[in-house]
Amino acid sequence: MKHARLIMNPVSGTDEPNPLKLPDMLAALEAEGIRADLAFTKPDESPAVIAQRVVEEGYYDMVIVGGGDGTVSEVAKGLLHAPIPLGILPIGTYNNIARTLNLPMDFLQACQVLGRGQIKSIDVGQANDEHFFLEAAGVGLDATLFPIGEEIKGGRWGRMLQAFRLAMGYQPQAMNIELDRPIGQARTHPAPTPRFLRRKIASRNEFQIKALLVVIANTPYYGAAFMVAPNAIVDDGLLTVTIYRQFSKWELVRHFWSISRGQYHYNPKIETYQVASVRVSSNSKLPVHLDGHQIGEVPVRLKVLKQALKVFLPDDDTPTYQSEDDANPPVALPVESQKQVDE
Ligand SMILES: Nc1ncnc2c1ncn2[C@@H]1O[C@H](COP(=O)(O)OP(=O)(O)OP(=O)(O)O)[C@@H](O)[C@H]1O
Repeated sequence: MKHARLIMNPVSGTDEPNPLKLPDMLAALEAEGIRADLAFTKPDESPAVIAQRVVEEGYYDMVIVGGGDGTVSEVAKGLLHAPIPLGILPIGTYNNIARTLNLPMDFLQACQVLGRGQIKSIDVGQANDEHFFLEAAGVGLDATLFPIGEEIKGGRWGRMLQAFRLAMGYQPQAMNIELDRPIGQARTHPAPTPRFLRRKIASRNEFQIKALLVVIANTPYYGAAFMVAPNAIVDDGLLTVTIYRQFSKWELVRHFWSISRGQYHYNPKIETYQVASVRVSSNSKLPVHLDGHQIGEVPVRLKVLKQALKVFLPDDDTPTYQSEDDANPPVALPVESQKQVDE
């Protein structure tokens, strides 16, 4: 029998209250040979603390998190470079991380992955050598909108008008992007930048552009299941920098609408680079978010911690994500053919 600390968010997701799922969940884990001790998250305390305590005690074989992306990333922070793996039971709203890892969305099937799946290490992002992110960081319009988006998700629908106004009034901002390698090597599209998207080259690694937003992704998805970086592979030691330039607002809305439905159309106004670290700065006070939480303003240095987190993943004998009924099925990890997606 294996022992697990199960950290559950009682309020994540939109269906029945999560505590009602517990009897079935514990029985399904038991059937996989896992005995789980439960701890509920609290609204005002990061569950990273619980995960850290588990690592220090050295008693449990794994940590299992039942929740959405917010809870998963907090718990993950307590397990970085730890010897024990993280199992994910996706009972949140969007479950981007579970989607990235190809996990079944049915939490009972996800229990089977914890009993019989494989353990692999995935990358984690870090900002300013301090804060961590699993999905993506962003500078510009998305960082401006995320806090309001969270309020809307929490039921404050009246905020939609404010979000709309903010988005429509937002202007492209001048930013300085410094990559950890020459621009030509980092660029993922070999085609030269169209002339209308001229950028000012400061050095072989550094350039200045005006953009509505820059997303630095560790995984393909962020936010409301936006497939923002279909090429992002979660264990390759690289972040995908996506720069949205000279988009009209409506173009951007259209683009985000289609990537929320898994349809990624290549657009020459999107530039992508793959790097292990990048620094974004600006003369303006542009906000920065990590996984949807604002952490301050630029300048920010973002880097990848290669394979810093052990996680359970499906293998050939366990259920995986079922793509029926979903217009936005996951792009699996780590599949080399993925590299073709937006080229
Ligand atoms: N016991 C609790 N009571 C109320 N709120 C809680 C409690 N524990 C955690 N929270 C809040 O839950 C939020 C995180 O929810 P989480 O991200 O897991 O679910 P979600 O938003 O439904 O899913 P997703 O992020 O996948 O869309 C945090 O804002 C956190 O403060």
